[in-house]
Amino acid sequence: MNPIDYLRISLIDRCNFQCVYCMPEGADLNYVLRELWLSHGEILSLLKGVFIPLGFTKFRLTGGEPLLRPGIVQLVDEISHLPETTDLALTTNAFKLEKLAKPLYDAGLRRINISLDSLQPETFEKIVGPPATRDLTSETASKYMRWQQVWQGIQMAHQVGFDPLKLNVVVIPGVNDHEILDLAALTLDRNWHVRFIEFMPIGNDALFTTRGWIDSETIRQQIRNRWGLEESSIRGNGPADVFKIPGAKGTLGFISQMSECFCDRCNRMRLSADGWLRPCLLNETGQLNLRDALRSGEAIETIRDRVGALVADKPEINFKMRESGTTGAYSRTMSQIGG
Ligand SMILES: Nc1nc2c(ncn2[C@@H]2O[C@H](COP(=O)(O)OP(=O)(O)OP(=O)(O)O)[C@@H](O)[C@H]2O)c(=O)[nH]1
Ligand SMILES: C[S@@+](CC[C@H](N)C(=O)[O-])C[C@H]1O[C@@H](n2cnc3c(N)ncnc32)[C@H](O)[C@@H]1O
Ligand code: SF4
Ligand code: SF4
Repeated sequence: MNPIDYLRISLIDRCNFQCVYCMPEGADLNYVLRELWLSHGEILSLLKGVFIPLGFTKFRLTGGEPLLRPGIVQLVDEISHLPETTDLALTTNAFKLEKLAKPLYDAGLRRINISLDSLQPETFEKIVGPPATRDLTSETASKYMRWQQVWQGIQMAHQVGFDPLKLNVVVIPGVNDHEILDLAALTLDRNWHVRFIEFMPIGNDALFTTRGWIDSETIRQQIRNRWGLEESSIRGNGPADVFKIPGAKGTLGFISQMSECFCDRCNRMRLSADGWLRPCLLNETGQLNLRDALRSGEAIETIRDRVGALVADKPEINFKMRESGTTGAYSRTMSQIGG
């Protein structure tokens, strides 16, 4: 069993995209009220008073779309400068990254993972859903411009020096699986990490039921047939199995939570924007409401003891129902949990 030392912090449940695999239609109507978000002060109090004393040293900021969170650069600065932080990373859709990449880097962020499910603007538009009403008048929301904006964000992150730079692709049969080789080819002459993620039945059950999912080995075989594929010695903090096209500059990762089980090497918990601590992505047991605990004046030592007990219970809670691949309908979407 790995030590549990990695916390994924969702900063906001809102998003400027509505990816078909992540947010079912209408999910935006259930956004939590802003006053229910943990404030920066509350996040820092929990890190300093609860998580760091319990041994957490790796933090990932996610969302919804974390770049929509007001004050994100300041928060990155504060978390990256905590002496105990050994790794601070961000997962984003990159739509607002072109302007923010440099300030985030200067604030101490070094690792960034970006969702990019297609290299074809038309397919990309189908995946990320209709533009939010408030964006309709802006230039960047016009047809096919959103892909360009994301691509520029990725280029800027590369120029600024983010390393590693990881691109996440959720493969949906009949939607973007025809692009597997094109996406893999990005690694041939760039030091990027392209990761293929098996579509999970959390977020949009209906789409999962109609489309199904493609297992990582089928994707690897396509790539092997074209270029060959070798196992890479590089490992991240996460669940990806890392491979490489012989001679390529970058790597290929496979996150295979449907076809394989990596729960025995799980090192993480998740904190939602409204303060729920979740011990497992795919199992809703045991969640603690840390926002209410803080706001009701519970002593930080008591909160720490309760979180410590949950960390100890985590191996019992971890996702174990591999046969069905799901524990049933989830009450929260991926955009609310943060992936
Ligand atoms: N089932 C499961 N899936 C996970 C877990 N962690 C990450 N994933 C999946 O991998 C996707 C990409 O995660 P990222 O936010 O890029 O982070 P990561 O891959 O853990 O990060 P690295 O440390 O950079 O390897 C998530 O959205 C999930 O789909 C996990 O603990 N369990
Ligand atoms: C929920 S998003 C939050 C961060 C940011 N908005 C982004 O898209 O990178 C984090 C990750 O969850 C992944 N994800 C969302 N729904 C998923 C699903 N049903 N199955 C697998 N991965 C999913 C996305 O691809 C993304 O990499
Ligand atoms: S995957 Fe990320 S960008 Fe897409 S809807 Fe979910 S939170 Fe938003
Ligand atoms: S399914 Fe749960 S226990 Fe398994 S790796 Fe993901 S978060 Fe960890």
